[in-house]
Amino acid sequence: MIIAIDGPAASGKGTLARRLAAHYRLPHLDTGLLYRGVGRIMLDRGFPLDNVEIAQAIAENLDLADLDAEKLRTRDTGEAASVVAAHGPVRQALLALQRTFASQTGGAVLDGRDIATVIAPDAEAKLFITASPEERARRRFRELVGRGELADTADSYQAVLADIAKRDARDSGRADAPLIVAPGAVVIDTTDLAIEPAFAAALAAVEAALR
Ligand SMILES: Nc1ncnc2c1ncn2[C@@H]1O[C@H](COP(=O)(O)OP(=O)(O)O)[C@@H](O)[C@H]1O
Ligand SMILES: Nc1ccn([C@@H]2O[C@H](COP(=O)(O)OP(=O)(O)O)[C@@H](O)[C@H]2O)c(=O)n1
Repeated sequence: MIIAIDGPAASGKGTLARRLAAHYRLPHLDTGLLYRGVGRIMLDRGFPLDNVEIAQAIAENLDLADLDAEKLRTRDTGEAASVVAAHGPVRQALLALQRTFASQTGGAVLDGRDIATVIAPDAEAKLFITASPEERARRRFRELVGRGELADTADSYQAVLADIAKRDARDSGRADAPLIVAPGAVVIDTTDLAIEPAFAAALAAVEAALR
């Protein structure tokens, strides 16, 4: 069984993907890490993010085993990821790896922006996880403050809210694999749902898709 989970930044899709993977004992791939990995290398080496050829070459040589999720969760990496993710050749370079992961025997859970539309359109279960921009910014803000990356001030919350709005616009507005609700996907709005009830809703949607 393939479970495809898409949604905007900080909607809780990764949390639900990990919980569903544990529940069904399936391997999980956070596909955002791939784009974050490319973005991080571009930043570390001082390459302009709009250099498509370099970003493509980095994507072609990306090794899943080298991706350090903790290091890739920073604010600037998320922003860089969304810039390089808009380059078609970068997406193309990361396609085979994701399709191979999705098609492994026994199934898999993948989360990202284009899982149900491009990577695994035949997935048995498709979820689109969302929440209001303000709630998503609150979640991301708490995460960044908790890690000591941001000061706990109203100004830094506003900066995170602006980041979220910019990333939503870029991810939804790009020509190649924009973030959309795939046909047949179940939309779960977690604005007013804590993690447990959100997981219960996600599990119910997967069970319904399997019937
Ligand atoms: N339903 C929820 N209610 C409150 N906080 C949540 C909820 N789902 C996730 N979170 C928290 O919000 C942050 C972002 O969640 P995450 O799953 O990483 O989102 P995404 O993968 O969509 O970026 C994390 O700190 C997570 O613990
Ligand atoms: N399948 C995917 C996953 C991520 N991405 C891009 O990578 C960026 C970072 O993704 P992420 O899932 O790690 O970001 P968060 O939702 O955790 O903030 C997104 O803003 C997208 O631009 C994508 O284009 N396609």
